[in-house]
Amino acid sequence: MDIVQASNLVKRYLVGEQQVTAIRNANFNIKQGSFVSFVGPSGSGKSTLLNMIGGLDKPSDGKLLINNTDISTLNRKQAAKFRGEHIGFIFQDFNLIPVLTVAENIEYPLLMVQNWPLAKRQQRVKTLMEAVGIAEQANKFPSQLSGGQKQRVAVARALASQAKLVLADEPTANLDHQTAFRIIDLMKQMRDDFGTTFIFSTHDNKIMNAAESLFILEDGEISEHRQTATEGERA
Ligand SMILES: Nc1ncnc2c1ncn2[C@@H]1O[C@H](COP(=O)(O)OP(=O)(O)OP(=O)(O)O)[C@@H](O)[C@H]1O
Repeated sequence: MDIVQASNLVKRYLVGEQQVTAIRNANFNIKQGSFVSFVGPSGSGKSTLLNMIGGLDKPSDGKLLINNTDISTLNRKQAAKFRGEHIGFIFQDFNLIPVLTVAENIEYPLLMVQNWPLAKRQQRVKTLMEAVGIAEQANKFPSQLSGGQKQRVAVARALASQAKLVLADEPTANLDHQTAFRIIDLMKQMRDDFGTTFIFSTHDNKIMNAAESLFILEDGEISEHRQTATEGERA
């Protein structure tokens, strides 16, 4: 099943009196459970695509179905509910809440959107902290963590509400290479364990090859859809 279906997708922005076309006529489908990357230079449209897929920004034209829902038809409140139920976000600067502990940061989306009972929340937070290897830091605050540890918390938080789809905009941009690969491997492990679809963006050639398939963006257009080597072929 395709979790993302985009046809003739267009995004234009008005900057003063000038129109900027950030995405021109993009067509692509992404299968449930896949591990894909949008790749391209700065300004090629990666964030714009991820924001539309995440229901943070509306297409100017074309059609975008997420989990068979046409998200351009949702109003703000419906879009927020849809995001809370279906989509997790990971950002390059981690976006953790500084006054909350690691455990509380992971629990936060469950409190805000899902309203789960306490025992169920605590069990879910514990499972996720163990899955991403951060259980020993449960009571620390973000300022007491390394970049890699912060991004582990962000991965756990994105998975908290059992989102079907996790979007990560340059999740490794603020990490050294070794840590970056560990985070990508962790995301892939989470995909294997939970069946979550991951879409991440990067302009880093080394990181992009960790994806199973790549959409190459050039000046707002998808110029190529490339399958990367499987783990076996690369070894
Ligand atoms: N809110 C906005 N208002 C006006 N123009 C925008 C807006 N967001 C993006 N753009 C323009 O759309 C184009 C694509 O930008 P986008 O941020 O999607 O690229 P990107 O590939 O994510 O770049 P980067 O790697 O630098 O984050 C650029 O020309 C950008 O200036």
